[in-house]
Amino acid sequence: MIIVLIGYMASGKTSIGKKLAKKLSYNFLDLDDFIEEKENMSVTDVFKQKGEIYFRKQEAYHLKSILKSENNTILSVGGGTPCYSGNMDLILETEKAECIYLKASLKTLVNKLMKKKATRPLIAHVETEEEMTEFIGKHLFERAQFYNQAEIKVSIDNKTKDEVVEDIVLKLF
Ligand SMILES: Nc1ncnc2c1ncn2[C@@H]1O[C@H](COP(=O)(O)OP(=O)(O)OP(=O)(O)O)[C@@H](O)[C@H]1O
Ligand SMILES: O=C(O)C1=C[C@@H](O)[C@@H](O)[C@H](O)C1
Ligand SMILES: [Mg+2]
Repeated sequence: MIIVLIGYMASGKTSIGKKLAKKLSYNFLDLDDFIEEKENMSVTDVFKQKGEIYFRKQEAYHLKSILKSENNTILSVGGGTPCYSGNMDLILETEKAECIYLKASLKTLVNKLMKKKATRPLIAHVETEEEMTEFIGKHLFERAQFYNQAEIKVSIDNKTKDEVVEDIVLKLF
């Protein structure tokens, strides 16, 4: 099985994915990290130097190959992965893959992203909390149609990472 974690930026895909992999003794892969290794530069630099369209092409290419070749793996994808290139359809069509949406409220996301926006190229330019709320609100509205197709949804609001992992395990098995 491949467990695919999806969700907005800062919803915890990477950190919860690592914990879940440890708990289930699965391998762990993070699609952003994978692309950074292949490109030998940060996601921010890929966006800056090669552009978002190049990034989206690489993202779709590596997602496809990982879904084909891996097993017993937790795969944390990028925040935008399900929303481009037919990626969500591919994840849902892949029989060995189970997709989990780490769902966060707008308030939770704004709080988290105001603290850590520098490394996230799509929101690095947003300055005030009000602007961040407006930006993420619109963005989530567009993306929710993809995220909500996940087979399993887990709320992360007001939960520790370990509690989120527990919830995922309960819903999976
Ligand atoms: N349930 C939680 N409680 C407290 N902090 C959390 C929780 N989940 C994640 N975090 C923290 O929030 C930050 C964002 O988490 P993480 O990097 O795992 O998100 P992500 O979904 O992978 O983001 P991106 O899409 O930008 O890669 C990290 O600093 C992480 O430690
Ligand atoms: O939400 C997005 O579109 C993104 C999220 C990050 O995980 C990275 O994949 C990149 O910064 C784009
Ligand atoms: Mg991540």
